[in-house]
Amino acid sequence: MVATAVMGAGSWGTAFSIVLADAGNDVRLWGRRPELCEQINATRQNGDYLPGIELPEGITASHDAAEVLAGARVVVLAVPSQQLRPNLEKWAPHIPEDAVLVSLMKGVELGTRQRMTQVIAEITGAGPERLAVVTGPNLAKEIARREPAASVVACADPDVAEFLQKWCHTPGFRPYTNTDVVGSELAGATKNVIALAVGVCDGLGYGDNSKASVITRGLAETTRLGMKMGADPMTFAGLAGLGDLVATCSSPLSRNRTFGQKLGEGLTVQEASGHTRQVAEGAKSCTSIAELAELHGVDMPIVEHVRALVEGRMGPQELVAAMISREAKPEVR
Ligand SMILES: NC(=O)C1=CN([C@@H]2O[C@H](COP(=O)(O)OP(=O)(O)OC[C@H]3O[C@@H](n4cnc5c(N)ncnc54)[C@H](O)[C@@H]3O)[C@@H](O)[C@H]2O)C=CC1
Ligand SMILES: O=C(CO)COP(=O)(O)O
Repeated sequence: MVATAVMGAGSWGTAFSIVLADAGNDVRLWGRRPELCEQINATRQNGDYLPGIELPEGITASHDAAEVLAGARVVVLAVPSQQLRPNLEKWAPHIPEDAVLVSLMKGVELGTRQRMTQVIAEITGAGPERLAVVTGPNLAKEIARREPAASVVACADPDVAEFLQKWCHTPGFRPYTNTDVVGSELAGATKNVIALAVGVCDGLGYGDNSKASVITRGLAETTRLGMKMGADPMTFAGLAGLGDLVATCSSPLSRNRTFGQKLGEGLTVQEASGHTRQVAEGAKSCTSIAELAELHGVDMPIVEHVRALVEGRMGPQELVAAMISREAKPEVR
């Protein structure tokens, strides 16, 4: 049993808490709103994010970050990527100095263009042996229903990765270790942008050929960026890359795919955002990932065009026309 703090009681923080409790850990879940924490403790339900799912007794919710973090051996971070920095700055003084810090987030910070573990390292001073990522085809509702799924636990230190693998392995959740933190994080963040592009295809009424083309070329450009940034290209062929792309791009549960669908149907970004209270990370990370691509001299046409769409510089039809009419080139280079 590992004393674990999960910081963020949204869909994924709550669903992953179920995994952790099922694996036998003592889980303390931090929620931003006291009334939601009270509801979780009193009814064993998170009605705002996972209605109808009964939460195991091993999870206790609290709005008091210091209380949640006290004595934690593992701290899981599960707020929207753009909200990590201001929150972590408040939490950092309460984090035990040897705790392992696990990011569940799939985004790249606007402005700094930092991956989430880079933000965590900068604020907490944690070294690579204390920084980890859990990422893969893990739609929160399906995980919360304990439908079987696999995932990646990435940490530069293989012993820590193995410790975390045991920490979250359950009869329904099968984690694989990886030491490629850069690739695992880039794969998760970029797939949200690619899923948004696939949603645009859905919104325009296109079928499976269009979507398969976007998924495959999306994986190609993600891999190109990853290799320039020091990632292992094989990570992108695994659960964090291809696995998550397949799940997210084909699921009606994906917020990013749905957001793209709304844009494809002709809604503005404001209108599409109004349809959900939940985070669609790709709508923000498209900008930071496009900037990373530019910095590293990597061509990422799908990310670049999604950015143009989200920033209102292009409509969905124009996006498709611009993508298809790009200069023809070999598939592999
Ligand atoms: N939902 C899913 O299926 C999965 C989500 N993720 C990633 O997990 C991260 C969190 O996503 P979800 O839990 O799904 O999002 P969500 O939208 O369901 O919940 C976000 C949580 O963060 C809180 N929050 C929002 N703004 C905040 C702020 N300014 N300060 C503090 N807390 C704030 C909300 O109250 C809520 O508890 C994202 O990076 C997402 O990409 C990763 C895998 C699966
Ligand atoms: O990352 C996810 C599944 O692995 C969830 O995707 P969405 O954020 O698009 O819902």
